[in-house]
Amino acid sequence: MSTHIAAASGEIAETVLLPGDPLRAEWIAKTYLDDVTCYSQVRNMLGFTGTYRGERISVQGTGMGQPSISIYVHELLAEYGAKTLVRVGSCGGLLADVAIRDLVVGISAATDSSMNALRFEGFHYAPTADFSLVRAYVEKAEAAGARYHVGQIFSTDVFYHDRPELRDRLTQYGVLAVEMEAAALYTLAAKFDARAMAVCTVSDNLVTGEETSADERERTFAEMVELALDAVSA
Ligand SMILES: Nc1nc(Cl)c2ncn([C@@H]3O[C@H](CO)[C@@H](O)[C@H]3O)c2n1
Repeated sequence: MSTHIAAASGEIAETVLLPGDPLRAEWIAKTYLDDVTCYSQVRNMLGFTGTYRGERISVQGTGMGQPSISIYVHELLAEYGAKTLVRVGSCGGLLADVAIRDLVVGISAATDSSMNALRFEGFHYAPTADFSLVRAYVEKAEAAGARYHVGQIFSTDVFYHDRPELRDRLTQYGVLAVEMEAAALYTLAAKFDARAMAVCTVSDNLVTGEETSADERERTFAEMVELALDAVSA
């Protein structure tokens, strides 16, 4: 058992999907996995292990923001031997053609968080996804005819920004979308020599003002998760 995850050694698979919402972790586990067990309910940040097409997969809620996901990812990597981590989340589109319901694969993740500024004091580290995971996901998305984008995303610490000009600058430099976790995930995966990727469904577009309805979010979330499961078990 680690400080925030009540799993015994061996209860967590080497491959872990990481939704922010623990109830989505439960939904993923119960919808797609067989022989599901719940290995942790600490702080209601639920974690499950099951099998997908015979392969062990775990699903762990991470909460919102880089400090929260960092706690779970650090413990999964340092104490449970996780090797492949895929964040499945939502994001806000920053370019007009990153439309609601599209999928965004973050090759890299810029950030306004002080976490990496302190960690890499003096230079700007570039948190980067694992290419083999990106390639596998894109192959599945292509085969499924899904609308997807691959590029840089932005992991902010501030959901309610009071600096709209920052968003405009990100758009000006081609950043696809904003979310709140990927930069920390990529940095920790690199630290522990693991593979990581973040894929998000576009829940709203900050340029056009379009927003998805609740059931649209559920549908595109399901498509994103199915492609992620196929990509990691390919
Ligand atoms: N800053 C921010 N902005 C927009 Cl437009 C978002 N759309 C989805 N998220 C994700 O959803 C949660 C915030 O609602 C966070 O976990 C974040 O990763 C967003 N986070």
